[in-house]
Amino acid sequence: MPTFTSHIAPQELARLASREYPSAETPVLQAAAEARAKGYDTICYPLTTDNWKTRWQDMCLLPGEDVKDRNALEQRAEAWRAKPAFLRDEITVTRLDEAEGAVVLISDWLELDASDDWVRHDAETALQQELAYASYLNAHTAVLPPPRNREHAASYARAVNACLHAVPFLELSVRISIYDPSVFRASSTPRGGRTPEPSSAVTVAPAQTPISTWEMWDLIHSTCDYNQRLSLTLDLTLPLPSTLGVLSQWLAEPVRHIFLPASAFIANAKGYPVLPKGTQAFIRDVMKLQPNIILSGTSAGRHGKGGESAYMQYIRHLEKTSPSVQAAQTEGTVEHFAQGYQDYLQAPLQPLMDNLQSATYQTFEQDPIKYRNYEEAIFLALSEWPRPGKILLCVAGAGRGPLVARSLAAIKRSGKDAFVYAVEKNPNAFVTLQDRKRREWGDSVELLYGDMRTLVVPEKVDILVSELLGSFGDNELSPECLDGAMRFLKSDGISIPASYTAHIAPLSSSKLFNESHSAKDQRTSAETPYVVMFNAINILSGDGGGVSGACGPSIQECWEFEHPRRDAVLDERGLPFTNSHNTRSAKLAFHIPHAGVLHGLAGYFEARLYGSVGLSIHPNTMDKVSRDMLSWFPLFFPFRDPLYLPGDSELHVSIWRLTNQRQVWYEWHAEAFLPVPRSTTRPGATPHVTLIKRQSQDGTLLSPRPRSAVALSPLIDAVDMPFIVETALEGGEGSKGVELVKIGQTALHNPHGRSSWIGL
Ligand SMILES: C[S@@+](CC[C@H](N)C(=O)[O-])C[C@H]1O[C@@H](n2cnc3c(N)ncnc32)[C@H](O)[C@@H]1O
Repeated sequence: MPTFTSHIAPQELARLASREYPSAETPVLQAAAEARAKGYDTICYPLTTDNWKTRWQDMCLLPGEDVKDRNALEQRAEAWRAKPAFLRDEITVTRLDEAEGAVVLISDWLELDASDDWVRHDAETALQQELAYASYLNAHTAVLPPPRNREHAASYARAVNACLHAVPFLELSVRISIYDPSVFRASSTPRGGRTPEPSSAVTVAPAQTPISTWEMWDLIHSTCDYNQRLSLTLDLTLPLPSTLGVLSQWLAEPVRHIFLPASAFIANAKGYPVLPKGTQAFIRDVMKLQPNIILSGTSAGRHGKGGESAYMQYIRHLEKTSPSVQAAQTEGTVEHFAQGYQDYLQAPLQPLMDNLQSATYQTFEQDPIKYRNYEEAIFLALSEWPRPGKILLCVAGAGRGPLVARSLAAIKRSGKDAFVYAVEKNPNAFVTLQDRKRREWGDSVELLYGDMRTLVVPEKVDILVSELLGSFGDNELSPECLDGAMRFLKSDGISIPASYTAHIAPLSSSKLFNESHSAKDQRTSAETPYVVMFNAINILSGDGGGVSGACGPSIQECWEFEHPRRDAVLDERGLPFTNSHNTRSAKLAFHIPHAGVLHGLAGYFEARLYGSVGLSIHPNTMDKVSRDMLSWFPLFFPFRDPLYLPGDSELHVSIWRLTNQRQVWYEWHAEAFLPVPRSTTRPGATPHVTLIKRQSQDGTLLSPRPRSAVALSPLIDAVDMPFIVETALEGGEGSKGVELVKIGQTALHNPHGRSSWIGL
């Protein structure tokens, strides 16, 4: 739910100030009471009055030659610089209760990015003075004047960083327009001339794209080292362009407030205030960040119908029709299930090394889709079973038994003669299994206690059912466990799942970056993959494109595991000699259409259970394959340091699944390149990017790895396409005339192998 704040403009404060009040009242308290009566949560008001502006300008922007006593003014300014302080009538509030819960606006005429050194210097001194006063009154949030001059944005950022360290507790929120064509206005008033009002643009710079203001924000945010007390107030005074790809960048930022003046609204056919299409769409999207909406000028009666309350009602309507809010409010959706867990980092489960708690199993078991799809896959496998006679099934890693129950249901539906073995190594869950056998399953099931890799199973089975999958498919060691279980699968037996694939995409999220750096041991906390329900993130890659011609889709496949494995070399016990066959690697090229900051990789999986029945948390296929499945949130591979990626750049990601016989772990790394016309760079700068041609073997299974970028989902292929076509490129057509110049890289992550234990 967004909160609402009423902006009390200076004129309104002046009007209220001209009234007589009983001693316990003040204009600001009066404004707050009126706002609450109208349904607002709080108010926002300027901290200073025009008297302050006049004194500051007289002291600090020394007027021209005609100034009478220049020396006296210089001395006053120096006295102020030595001991910055307000006079009573230069500020709007004096009491703690006036600032309680309110958002205060710092003087918006302060130019922290002025071209003139002295103006910048004095603006920073004034800013520190205002923030110190806001902090004295215990204000929670101060909105900073907007950056206006790209050329001196670094000075603005430095000043803000200094304030964050000088003033404790206060949240500083940078007010910035998403779209402001005047942002490059020169602000070049030299010392000795008066700086123009921010609203009176002097010079308009060459055409700019809306991304420019995001770049200024990013500069400020990164200069302040992603300080958690630095947030954004997005100013939507100007209507937004409808290029949503660009606007999505803001959704990965700490947007706490949206400034929406009545002038941003237009009247609909009936005369009620509504927002233009682009702004509407953005407000719907940004609702997932639950921002505070600052409404301004709504009492002026600008729009014919609806009165003052119509603005708030309209925003509430946009909230209700926001896809993310609707999903969160609909029972049965992942978004509803995951409430409170958005952007929360969790360590992945290690069900092989650890014995899971009953409550953890219970959470899995709430998933209606996973078990439905498993039952369907088992039913199909039984129905299509080619041989007569009893069919033997084994549920390997049975937990508290939900897949055993689904196997029995599938057997009943298929009308086949079948028997189920259930294997489990968790001694506690094994008690629950015994209880269920006694009460529900009887002789149709035999329970076997132990590790599937070493356990003696009385006979070989036809169908091996397991669910040992993690958010990245193989990250809970399903390949290693199933290798061991192959000993008791007949040579023509089948595994459910038949295969699974791991997928990644580059992502930006200042929230996740902060979260992964907030742990005590920062070096290692940014080295570990986490399970996360993504919310405030932006996937940086676009589908295809890229000047070099080597880029794949926005989310790309890393590798696949198939079961049973036909290629593993086994010893006399039927076990692989080493775990080397379970190592994997991928080198993937992503096109980055718009500038952004890389903070990590999003990891997803798809699994083919049997035929075209599967499981998927891949954003492009999940709705088709297993909509509303709750069991897996995506994986997040963090990068220790953010990497800025310019628009139209390429990101080459390398990721490895490694093993040393006792452990399995991932390492990851990325390099950024910018395509430039070939003639302008030194010869031979193009990195060697090879996409290996890949074909479908039977229309559903994919070819063995390793390989590079893969375009399509095996599950969707199985439904939609007879085979997969992929172009092989090596300095091919697409790369003619350009070369990729390297512009940055990340460290190699997790080289010390923070890992899952195989533990045999
Ligand atoms: C993710 S849980 C799934 C449990 C259950 N099949 C379900 O779907 O709710 C995986 C289960 O496999 C068990 N498991 C993992 N590795 C195993 C192994 N090597 N041998 C036997 N059981 C194993 C774990 O103890 C756990 O109960």
